[in-house]
Amino acid sequence: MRPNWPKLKLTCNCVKEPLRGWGRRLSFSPQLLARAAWNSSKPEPDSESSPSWTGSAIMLDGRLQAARWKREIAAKILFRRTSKRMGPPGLAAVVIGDRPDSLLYVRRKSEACEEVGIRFHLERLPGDADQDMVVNVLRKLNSDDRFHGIMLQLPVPVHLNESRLLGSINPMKDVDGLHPYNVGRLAMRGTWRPAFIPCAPLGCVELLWRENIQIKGRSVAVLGDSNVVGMPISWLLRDSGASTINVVHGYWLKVPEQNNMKFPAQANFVEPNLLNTVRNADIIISAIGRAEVIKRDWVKAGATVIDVGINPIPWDHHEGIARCRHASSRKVPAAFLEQRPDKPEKSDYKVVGDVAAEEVSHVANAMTPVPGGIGPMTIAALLSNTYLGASRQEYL
Ligand SMILES: Nc1nc(=O)c2c([nH]1)NC[C@@H]1CN(c3ccc(C(=O)N[C@@H](CCC(=O)O)C(=O)O)cc3)C=[N+]21
Repeated sequence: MRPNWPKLKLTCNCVKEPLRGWGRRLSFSPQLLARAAWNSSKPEPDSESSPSWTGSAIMLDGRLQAARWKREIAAKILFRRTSKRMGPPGLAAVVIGDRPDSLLYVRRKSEACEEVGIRFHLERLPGDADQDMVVNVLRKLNSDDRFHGIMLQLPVPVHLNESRLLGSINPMKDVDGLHPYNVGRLAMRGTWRPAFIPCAPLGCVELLWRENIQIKGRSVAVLGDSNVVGMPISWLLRDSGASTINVVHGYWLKVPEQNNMKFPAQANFVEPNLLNTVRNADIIISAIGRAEVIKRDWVKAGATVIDVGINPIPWDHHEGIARCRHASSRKVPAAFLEQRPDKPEKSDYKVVGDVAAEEVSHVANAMTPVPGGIGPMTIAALLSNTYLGASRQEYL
């Protein structure tokens, strides 16, 4: 279906030659008018976040940039609804079981959808649901025209085959970008591009772009090799012209004074080569899922540090960190749900990143806080992908 453009075009007839510079603005596209109307009707979003560190590193404010990004998405959705008279974009989330952290993130996503005008639908399945049951739910959502995006909340219970579940989502509705069709197209350079880029990597590069941090010609260390963050972000950085991209495999990321529960037989020291790789990087992107393991001596002076990790740790005794393991293998305490950043006494748990923010802030040039860094950008990226899926529908 072709969009029904409104007859709204102001052009300047008295000038014979093509307009230059600001003169071009005499012709307003409907999009521009919608955006201008929206932007002038709402104040600049403000962010309550302040860095918790005392060093001089600039805070890359994920909350602020996500709020701006969401405002742009909201304007596009408003234009789609008013001028093109189309329905709202739709996002369906599938959650299996009742992990408190999964339910918390899905609630954040549904709130964000409501903010920008996306129809959100939550499909909850019991923790003992079998493979066929989940595949049937995904098939049903694949053929439901109200939903332009389908998201399977990870991790799924261990008795299910995660890859096969991700593979049964329609790749054109795979807003997480984890279907092998989209992963392959992202990994491969050339004519074909993926339908969707995974949310956390997209949020990272969007934050760098919005904060005017150049990737071109920089050397980058990506810590962690996961399907969801590590590998896709290394492909995105390659496409953005990074000079060197070193992906550090999680297996070799061993940290002194930390109990390595996954690989107890391994020697407990950091490989000197690995450490030098990270020390020489202009940009460090950490997606390990272990609390505060990136210390001051891992970071080159003036580097940019992006922290994708989310680790709940006990509030009062900091030595509790040593017991924290990878997020997907850890049972998240229910008390994590009651976390209130403003009222610490309400909960026994707080969220920290992979980076020891306080000490690293004395050497880094810029870094992202946790919370308030990549988390909100991930959610905004999900909304952006959902709008993208919906906007393609009119060309099908
Ligand atoms: N298929 C799939 N897609 C995902 O995108 C996905 C997933 N599975 N599994 C789990 C992770 C985790 N995740 C987060 C998103 C936002 C915040 C976020 O907004 N965090 C806030 C704090 C939230 C709070 O504690 O209130 C912040 O960092 O400031 C956190 C975590 C998406 N995930």
